[in-house]
Amino acid sequence: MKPVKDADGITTGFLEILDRIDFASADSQTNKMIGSSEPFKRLLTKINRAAKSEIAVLLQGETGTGKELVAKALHESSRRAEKPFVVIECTGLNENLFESELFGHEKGAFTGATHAKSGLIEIASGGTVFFDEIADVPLSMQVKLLRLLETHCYRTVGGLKQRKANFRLICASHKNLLDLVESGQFRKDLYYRIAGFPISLPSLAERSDDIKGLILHFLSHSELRHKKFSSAALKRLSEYDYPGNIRELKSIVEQATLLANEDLIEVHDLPEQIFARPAKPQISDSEILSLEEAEERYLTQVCESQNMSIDELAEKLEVSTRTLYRKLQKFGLKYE
Ligand SMILES: Nc1ncnc2c1ncn2[C@@H]1O[C@H](COP(=O)(O)OP(=O)(O)OP(=O)(O)O)[C@@H](O)[C@H]1O
Repeated sequence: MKPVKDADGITTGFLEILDRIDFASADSQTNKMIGSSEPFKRLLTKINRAAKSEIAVLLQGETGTGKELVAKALHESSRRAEKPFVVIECTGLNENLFESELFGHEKGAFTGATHAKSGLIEIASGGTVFFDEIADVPLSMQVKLLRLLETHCYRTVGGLKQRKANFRLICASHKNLLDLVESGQFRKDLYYRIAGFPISLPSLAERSDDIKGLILHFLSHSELRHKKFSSAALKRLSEYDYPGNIRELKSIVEQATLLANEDLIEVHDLPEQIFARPAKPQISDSEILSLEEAEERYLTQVCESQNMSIDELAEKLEVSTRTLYRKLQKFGLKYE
């Protein structure tokens, strides 16, 4: 909301900026990104803004957070939507393979090149190229990639003619690229080329309000969609921390529907991985304390269990001894 002011600076109204978003939904819909939590909405706004531009987008987030899905959404909401969306999986591509996959090769360029082959850059012409796991591009190849991005020109392997490239660039990595720049494993100049608009994808733990909606979405798209989760099973699923993020959640839902003998999926039908990690305690609405009350409870516990000097305790709590005395007095506590 932006205030609208008149010539005297008096607010006369508010302007609300609404973004129309077609690629996501709060309720289950096929081929849409599902969610309604605040971190997810912030992500959608960024995707929507970036989609309208030609800027190079870098998607960073843990594995399974939806980077490829976001890349597709960016492409489909862009003016290149009618043109190809080409994914280049950078993991496991050695230098030679990377170059011939990307740029294509001429007949006889190397042993086994019995036909000329188009590269992915040519196939993507006019569309979007998505480099998944960009951190895995070997250093020697990073130079060639940089040249392509700077000049928009390339040569096929074994070819002489310069060809023009026309694509929009999206890259993704689950590793922190700036750390790799620091340790010399990723070129700094390439980093700034690809990170025109960096977007961090929240982990599922950061958007736990979306877990239930995602469970219902994956259930309604599974083969056994007539089954239902019991409320205890749903609660247990909400308490799990999903190191594999949305991909793991999807697989857990599919396994649970298969493991359950009955149509109601119970806690004991959930796959074992759920029980291998301690559940994070959930705080229900009725259990939320005021910060002051939380402080009082915490200080009471600390006072009962510590035997360091009051100065040491204040230092640990990162307050002055005076502040600590004041708080103890306020809550009627004694520290002996
Ligand atoms: N918001 C969402 N709503 C529904 N499904 C989602 C959402 N985000 C991700 N998914 C699903 O989760 C799975 C993992 O997503 P995706 O492959 O895009 O993750 P990724 O971050 O690219 O993973 P990786 O780093 O391992 O390549 C896919 O099946 C995808 O369809």
